[in-house]
Amino acid sequence: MKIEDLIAQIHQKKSFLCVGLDTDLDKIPEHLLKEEDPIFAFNKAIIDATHPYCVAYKPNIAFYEAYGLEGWKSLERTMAYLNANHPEMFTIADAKRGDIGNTSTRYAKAFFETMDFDSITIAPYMGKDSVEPFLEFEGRHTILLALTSNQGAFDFQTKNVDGQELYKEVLSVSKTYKGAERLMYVVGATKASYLEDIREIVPESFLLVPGVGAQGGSLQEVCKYGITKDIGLLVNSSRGILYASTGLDFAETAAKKAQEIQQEMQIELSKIK
Ligand SMILES: O=C(O)c1cc(=O)[nH]c(=O)n1[C@@H]1O[C@H](COP(=O)(O)O)[C@@H](O)[C@H]1O
Repeated sequence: MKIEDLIAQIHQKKSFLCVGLDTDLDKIPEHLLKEEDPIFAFNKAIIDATHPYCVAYKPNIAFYEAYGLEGWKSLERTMAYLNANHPEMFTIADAKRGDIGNTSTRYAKAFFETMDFDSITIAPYMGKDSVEPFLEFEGRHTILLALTSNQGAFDFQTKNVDGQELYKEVLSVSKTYKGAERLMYVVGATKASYLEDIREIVPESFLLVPGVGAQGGSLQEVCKYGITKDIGLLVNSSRGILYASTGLDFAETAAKKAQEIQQEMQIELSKIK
């Protein structure tokens, strides 16, 4: 998908919400466990209910891999359903991959070609030749971990390297990679105040911002420091939407939660000059 199409969809829906499909059999409503594919049944109901309020879906691959072959089948069904019924949705494989070039190419094929995702999350630790194979794919996007939402982000990402913090080094060095126009970055919502500095280095890049909802990040703070004239943000919530109710009304309640966030986003969008 082209970035312009994502921006157009954001304007149309007045939303830059990404719904994280972190589907956990221990948390989904009990009545769905009788279904042949409970994970897909849950995802389909969530997608059917929330799609008017969001522009992206982000299945976290761990939640599918955890169930072996059956989990992969659920992921494939979810992607087939999304691409057939909601081709306008920006899809993110939250896989956090990255390896030597030869192996990265295989990961890229798996997620961009076989699974037909628009984008994938990548760990930058192995450097240029581990990231560039993903950037070769036209119309696909590579989302590099810059400053993550968890406490462990302070172990390495904020340490000084060559006179600047490592996450800033990731941002500035990756901008020189071949195909860098297809890069986006992950910045945790719990680190909103850092966005001011981040925008100095990547003023226009789209940022995937997880960590509102269950992890306590603030949408308003994220927008205050991170929003651009072309929005430049995809804000993710997973558990806060998916498990807002675990009863028969789970999908309806998820839609209400997604709509609440969309309405807050609409206010933020109206402030862009
Ligand atoms: O890459 C991610 O999406 C990600 C990066 C990060 O720094 N923090 C983070 O929480 N995530 C993912 O975003 C989702 C957050 O889920 P909730 O906390 O339930 O909204 C999970 O799938 C995480 O794996």
